[in-house]
Amino acid sequence: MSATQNVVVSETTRSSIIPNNNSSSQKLPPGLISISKKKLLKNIDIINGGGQRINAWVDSMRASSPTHLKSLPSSISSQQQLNSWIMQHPSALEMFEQIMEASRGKQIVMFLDYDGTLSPIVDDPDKAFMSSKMRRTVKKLAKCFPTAIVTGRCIDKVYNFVKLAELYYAGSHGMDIKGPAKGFSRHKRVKQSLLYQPANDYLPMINEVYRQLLEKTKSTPGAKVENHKFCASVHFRCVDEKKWSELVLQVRSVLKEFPTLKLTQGRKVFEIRPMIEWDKGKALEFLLEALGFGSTNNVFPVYIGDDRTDEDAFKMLRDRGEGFGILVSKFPKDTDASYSLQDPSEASDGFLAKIGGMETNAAKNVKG
Ligand SMILES: O=P(O)(O)OC[C@H]1O[C@H](O[C@H]2O[C@H](CO)[C@@H](O)[C@H](O)[C@H]2O)[C@H](O)[C@@H](O)[C@@H]1O
Repeated sequence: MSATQNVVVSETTRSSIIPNNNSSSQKLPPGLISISKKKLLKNIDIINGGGQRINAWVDSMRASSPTHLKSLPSSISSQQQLNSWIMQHPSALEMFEQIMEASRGKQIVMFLDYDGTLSPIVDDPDKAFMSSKMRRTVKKLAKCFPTAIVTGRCIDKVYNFVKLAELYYAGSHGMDIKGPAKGFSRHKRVKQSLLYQPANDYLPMINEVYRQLLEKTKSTPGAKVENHKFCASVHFRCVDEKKWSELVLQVRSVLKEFPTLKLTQGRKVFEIRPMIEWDKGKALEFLLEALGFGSTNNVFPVYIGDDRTDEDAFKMLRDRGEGFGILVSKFPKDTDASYSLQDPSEASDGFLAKIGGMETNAAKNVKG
């Protein structure tokens, strides 16, 4: 089998990887996921460290909460960088009227990331509380528009923070999608609750990798491992930088036994996820379809997020040519988002409060 052929991974028997000579665009039977063999081999190579030096990993860990734009020359001052970036990604607050004008006659659907968007980034992930004010704002918003939380956390954990039953939740980076008991549908007849878990068969594997990561990293002070049901996280925010290479070795030594899991990075965190073609962008697309907006141009999705994993959703919106993404960041970053907001409080007190206060025709359509 050549390196460019595809393999098909059965969702029901993770151990069986079946070669497939056809193109990945081919429709697969339910339960089968196509992964290019090249990708699988690359993943094994990355995890084993082939060709990748530890230093490169540590550099990438440093850049996982970037404060500057890579693509601009370092001779340009930070203020100039910021000004030029703001020109390209204007404040969603300042552009509010224009944004509303663009959404006129369309159904707004709101997608909100959790950490760094609805709650400020804190050292302890278990204490990333959302303010009561933010909760009230999101509650009001959900009365006007279908509203979804899209997060790397598992649904149970994020629900404990958000505590709003009327929302859609896409946990585990979109691999666990649940709708409220009384969901919205453009087709009023099909109001039914929603559940979609494309990585269901990875559950035992994630439990096992979580157990091994916990064991392996316990000698590294500050490392924190989380089980998010269909994915896991290893935090290094509280790990001394001198220990980062040690942590990389530990994580890699566990992951080399799990070639169908991939390693990505968020803000000072490693994310360990099933190697399936699914991400926050796919979850957004799935939810739009489930709400009845699969093949209509009457929808205006707005996605607000702050980290690399949200880029898949920003890109999805760009590719669809519908709605737009808003990046929450004080610093210039490479992004597919169209607009920016400085921090969660600007999102809450400003943009979300304003949009939730709108009495648009689209809002009226949602009720009933
Ligand atoms: O998709 P998100 O809702 O943004 O979740 C991504 C990760 O968020 C959490 O980690 C981040 O926030 C923590 C609390 O502020 C912070 O300590 C950490 O450094 C950030 O990476 C969560 O704990 C992770 O598991 C999520 O994957």
